[in-house]
Amino acid sequence: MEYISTRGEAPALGFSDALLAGLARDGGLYVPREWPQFSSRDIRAMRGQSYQEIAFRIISRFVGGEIADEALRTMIDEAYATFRHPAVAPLVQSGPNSFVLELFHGPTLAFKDVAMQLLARLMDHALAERGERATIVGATSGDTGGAAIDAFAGRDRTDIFILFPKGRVSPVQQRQMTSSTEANVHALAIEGNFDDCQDIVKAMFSHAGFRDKVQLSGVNSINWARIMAQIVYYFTAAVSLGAPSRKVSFTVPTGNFGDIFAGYAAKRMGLPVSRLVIATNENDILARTLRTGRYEMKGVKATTSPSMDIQISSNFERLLFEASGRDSASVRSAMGQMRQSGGFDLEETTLKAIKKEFSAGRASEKQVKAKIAEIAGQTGYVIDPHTAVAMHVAAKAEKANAPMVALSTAHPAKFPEAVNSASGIDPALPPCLTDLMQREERFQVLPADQGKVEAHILAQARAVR
Ligand SMILES: Cc1ncc(COP(=O)(O)O)c(C=O)c1O
Ligand SMILES: N[C@@H](CCOP(=O)(O)O)C(=O)O
Repeated sequence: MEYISTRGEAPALGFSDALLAGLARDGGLYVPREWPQFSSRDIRAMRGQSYQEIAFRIISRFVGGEIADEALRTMIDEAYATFRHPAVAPLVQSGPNSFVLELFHGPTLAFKDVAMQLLARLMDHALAERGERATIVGATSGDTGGAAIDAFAGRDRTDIFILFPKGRVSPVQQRQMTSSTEANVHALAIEGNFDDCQDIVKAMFSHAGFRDKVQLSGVNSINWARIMAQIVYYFTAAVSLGAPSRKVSFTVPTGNFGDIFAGYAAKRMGLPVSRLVIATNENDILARTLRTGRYEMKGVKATTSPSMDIQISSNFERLLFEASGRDSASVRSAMGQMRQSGGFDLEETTLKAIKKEFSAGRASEKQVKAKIAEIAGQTGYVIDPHTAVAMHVAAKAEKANAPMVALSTAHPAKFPEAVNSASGIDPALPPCLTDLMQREERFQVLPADQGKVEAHILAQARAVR
């Protein structure tokens, strides 16, 4: 299996090289040269199989023989042994034809754990085989950072630097990032918003001298392996609901577009998906793009679903590449316009291709609060604000002919203030985290300045050549 860049100017790589590279050297994102195909028979054969077995069947096709089956199975088993639910990603029925896919049973209570626990093991394996070390960087609006720190903490081959927007993550999210006692963990509070953090991370990847000096690697969803691991739960959910005999729709609370792109990938691989619904909070750039055909930044608002307070959805580039018929020149031009003027117009055929697969909707702060209160009041089921965005948008998008699955991406205890103010309920942290808010914090405050962040990393990282 080979991976190619969406911008068409970086060399194609095999699985392990793409895994360690993160971002392609031309600034593009890696995608598989071809989508592995699963026939109806393959999908039917997934019925009754464990999450781990289905993960193996899907992931081994992307790994393309670069990791021995036994080693891959061990990594998958170990990654999902960290989850508190035996099903890993259980489905809960929320209406006659609607379901919630709970993705928050991992160690840091967000869907990011699903990919991150495996990614850390895959990277360790690849680095050990090469006898190398790496410096991992990541930008977070709150959840990726905690998940990455949990997964990489104490791993000898990697140092991890996580950039989070100072004062714009929830207190639980912050403590998850800042309370690690492991020497290879570095939490950096950046004086800016998430987009500033993500810009710095991408700029460090484009700075070849720095990239090579510290052996830079990334764990944001720019890394293909993140998307790959997230494809699995679209299959497990759809199979539980009757695939391949029945089509299923998904509504996904969306920020960086990684999670919903994994759903799109599952469809390209043969999963019978009816609609993919993009759910945004008041930072609704994606919903506006589908409506107007123009991707245009307008500034970020702080909301009660802070992990989705994003304007530059990095994985939208992967979708542009696919929807334009893999036209890397048009992707380069769109990304160039974005850099220069903060927006670009989608070509008509590209927009049409996107609208064929995706719908989009937005939830205001008032609607998020009302949805948390409504669900808690009717059923006692407590949801976090990101899940509420999805459930609000899903309710509007539901059609009788296909079950609708709303992705529940975070545990309500990560956002206790918002949940309490909507429902009067204080969601409790799971027992393993009850002392979290008493743990000591350790982090460095830095300005949103690439040079200063690079200097800090150079002084701390062990992989410097
Ligand atoms: C809780 C939660 N929900 C939804 C999202 C959006 O996911 P994506 O960035 O993959 O679109 C994020 C962060 O990305 C998140 O942390
Ligand atoms: N919401 C994310 C933002 C980064 O997304 P990623 O999926 O690209 O890592 C977060 O919680 O950090």
